[in-house]
Amino acid sequence: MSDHALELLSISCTFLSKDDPGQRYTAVADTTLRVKAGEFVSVVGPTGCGKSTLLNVGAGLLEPSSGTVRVFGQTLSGINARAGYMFQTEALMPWRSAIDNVMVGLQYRGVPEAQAREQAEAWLSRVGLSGFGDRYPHQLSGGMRKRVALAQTLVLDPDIILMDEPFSALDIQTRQLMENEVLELWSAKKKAVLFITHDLDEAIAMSDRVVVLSAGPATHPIGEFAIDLPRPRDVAEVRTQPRFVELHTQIWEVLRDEVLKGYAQQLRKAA
Ligand SMILES: Nc1ncnc2c1ncn2[C@@H]1O[C@H](COP(=O)(O)OP(=O)(O)OP(=O)(O)O)[C@@H](O)[C@H]1O
Repeated sequence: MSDHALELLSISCTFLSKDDPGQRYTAVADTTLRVKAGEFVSVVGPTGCGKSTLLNVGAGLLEPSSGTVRVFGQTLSGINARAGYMFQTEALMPWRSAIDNVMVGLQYRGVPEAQAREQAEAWLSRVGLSGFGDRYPHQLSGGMRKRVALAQTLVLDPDIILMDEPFSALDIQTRQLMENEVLELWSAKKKAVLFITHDLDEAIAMSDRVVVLSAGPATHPIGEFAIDLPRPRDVAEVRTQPRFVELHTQIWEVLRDEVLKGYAQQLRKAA
């Protein structure tokens, strides 16, 4: 069996251009990205470069124009059933209580009601929300809703966890709490994680490896860095370590020009 949980091999994605429907826009070009079982990999890159596109390909939600996705050595076709996905935007169903939101995936899988409720309650408690199960999303804070979403993803016990800037909407303190909680949960279960962020500090603090993408069009990896900081880590404390600062300097050296290019593109699009 492959020791890689997820392999994106020579992936390219082209879309009909939003600006000129007669043209095709190459978002991602010839990108290879591998995540080992138990590895935490972050992908950083400028806004709009193609990070979500790559994650959608890994989730099986988007078929690449060319290239192959392998999941534990098997070629993926259709939805990646071994993966759980946590989105940047709120994905909770507003008409369902917190516990019902956590249970929904288990119910789709045909887990009996009582068992699904028990597992959902255990996960709500693991993310610090026992006693909040009957609250509806609008009755919870942004951080609490993220915790529910995390429980909703993890209750299904996926072997691969795909996270698309899951904490970008949170204030910095709540965000750091959540990041530490994710690291704690991850270290207990050691699933493969592919984590998308545009925050380099977050990427370094959380990961075993950071992959840097170029600005679009035709985004592709331009750097890869092993993060050799000791674990367990506290995401706030680790930032003060000299090695963190060193890694940040090295990676920023590669990322900076791409961020500037990405920013210039955003300005052109907006003009
Ligand atoms: N379905 C689509 N049709 C046309 N263009 C698309 C489609 N999906 C993505 N794109 C384009 O592909 C590029 C990459 O988009 P993507 O959302 O993957 O970037 P991103 O790096 O995740 O962005 P952000 O950092 O803002 O979340 C963008 O230019 C986007 O406009």
